[in-house]
Amino acid sequence: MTERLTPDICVIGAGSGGLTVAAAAAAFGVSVVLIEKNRMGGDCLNYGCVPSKALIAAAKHVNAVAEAPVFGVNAGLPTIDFERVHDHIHEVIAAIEPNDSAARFRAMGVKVIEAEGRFMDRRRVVAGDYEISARRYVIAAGSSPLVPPIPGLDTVDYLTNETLFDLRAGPEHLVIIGGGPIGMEMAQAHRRLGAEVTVIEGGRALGKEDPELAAIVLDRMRTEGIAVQENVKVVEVAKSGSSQVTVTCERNEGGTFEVTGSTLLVATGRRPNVDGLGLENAGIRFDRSGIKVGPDLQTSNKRVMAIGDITGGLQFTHVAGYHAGIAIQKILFRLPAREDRTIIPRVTFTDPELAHVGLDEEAARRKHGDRISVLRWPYAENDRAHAERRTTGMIKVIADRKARILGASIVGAGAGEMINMWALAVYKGMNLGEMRSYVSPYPTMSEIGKRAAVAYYAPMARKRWVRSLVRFLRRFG
Ligand SMILES: Cc1cc2nc3c(=O)[nH]c(=O)nc-3n(C[C@H](O)[C@H](O)[C@H](O)COP(=O)(O)OP(=O)(O)OC[C@H]3O[C@@H](n4cnc5c(N)ncnc54)[C@H](O)[C@@H]3O)c2cc1C
Ligand SMILES: NC(=O)c1ccc[n+]([C@@H]2O[C@H](COP(=O)([O-])OP(=O)(O)OC[C@H]3O[C@@H](n4cnc5c(N)ncnc54)[C@H](O)[C@@H]3O)[C@@H](O)[C@H]2O)c1
Repeated sequence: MTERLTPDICVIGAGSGGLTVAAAAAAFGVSVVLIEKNRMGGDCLNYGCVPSKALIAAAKHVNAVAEAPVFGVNAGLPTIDFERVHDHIHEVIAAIEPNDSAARFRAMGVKVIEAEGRFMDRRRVVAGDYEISARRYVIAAGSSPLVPPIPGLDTVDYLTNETLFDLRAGPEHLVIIGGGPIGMEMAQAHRRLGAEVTVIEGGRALGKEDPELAAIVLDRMRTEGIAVQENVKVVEVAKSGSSQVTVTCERNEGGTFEVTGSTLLVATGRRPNVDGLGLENAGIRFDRSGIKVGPDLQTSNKRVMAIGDITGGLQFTHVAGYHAGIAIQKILFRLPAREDRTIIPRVTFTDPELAHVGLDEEAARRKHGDRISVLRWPYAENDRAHAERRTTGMIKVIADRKARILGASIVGAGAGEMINMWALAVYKGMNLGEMRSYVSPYPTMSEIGKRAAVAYYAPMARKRWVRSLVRFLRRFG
């Protein structure tokens, strides 16, 4: 028997975006139906951010032991119990899981349906034994690994982010196709946990990042023994012996080579989950790159908004959360709200970390021509970085001709934490004067940001009129 539900809001997908909409709506006493076909918490909790950062945390400990002798601490050679690493990852997921659980959301008053949701027409969704007619819908159905049509790939066993964290034994030689954030984060973590690692990248590794800063990460990764092959096309993948896989590659400048490994990870981007939602029945425009929305996240069906990865824009958990806020503002409070991508920060959790917000140098030059200032300050000039032996890295700040901060990138220890204040600066339209004037506690690595801002004003001290003014003021005692 089909049960009919008539909530105010129906959310499809209980990942980062959908959960936030459901929790906020329930907090305001609005009736919500939340539909999830797989695991509550979506990609971030189960196959994405959480397990990947837990794995990276394990790998960091290996590195800390390896680097300890320089501090006078001799801990010997670390040995890896990968079964334990696996359990650690799943304990972390289990610790966070209750926050995203169906039980918690039901206790908040959300009607959780654990089934696939599908639009029947412009106003109705069917999910399991339920037919839902909601006043508004929010599609937060996320994305899945995009697996390119590489010849032979279907004849071998390969991993994606959905299966990688199930490994109970460390790979002997991990070959990774794709040098984006997933490929590079996982490459370094596995290398530190004892694997030989080769990354095969069609273009430039960490290609979305400022090349000047990405080079610092790549240099470190190569020093750690990771083979990063860039500008390479994968021609074929084939089984090699009973348990090996051989990847045949062609260099863009000519010549072929082969890499044989024990384990293959495909990390070549994402595919929005547009299939199976019945979008065509609801008059919702979409294509392979996602559901079509404007900055207001409105779809072509006026009752339906789409948020997070499925919109094919910036694919981060904090973006799905930000989108959820826009949906709540529009649906509950009828307030106009628009996405502003210039305020979105991102962090790649390699060591050193690579963090960015706002315009990078190239984008700033495109928009403002030569009327920008580019300021840099190295970690090597920071006392705390010396104490911690973390002197690799730099901050790069871009400002316009009125000293307004357009963007900042940081590569180095703690960059992911440090970018927070720059995200606030970009969001608030702050200028370098404010970054120069606030008091930064000593000794902290965040001081590099203040030093970059101070550097902007350094030429002022050499100006003749400023020097004359100082000389004049000395006369008064
Ligand atoms: C390995 C990896 C590491 C990552 N690391 C980071 C990181 O460090 N920081 C960061 O910000 N981002 C990271 N991301 C990206 C982040 O995970 C995503 O941007 C985020 O999960 C998107 O949230 P979402 O709500 O749009 O989708 P999801 O979290 O994917 O949730 C969508 C949900 O919808 C469900 N669903 C789909 N179709 C239907 C249907 N028809 N009916 C019912 N349910 C449906 C799915 O089962 C899923 O649970 C990482 C991603 C990966 C893969
Ligand atoms: N720290 C973080 O915030 C974090 C970490 C991981 C993932 N993510 C999110 O997940 C998304 C997906 O990550 P991703 O790394 O899979 O995607 P991506 O699109 O960022 O990178 C994929 C890389 O694979 C390369 N590639 C594609 N096809 C190829 C082929 N056939 N052969 C060789 N190389 C090929 C591309 O050139 C690109 O560099 C990211 O865009 C990001 O939004 C975020």
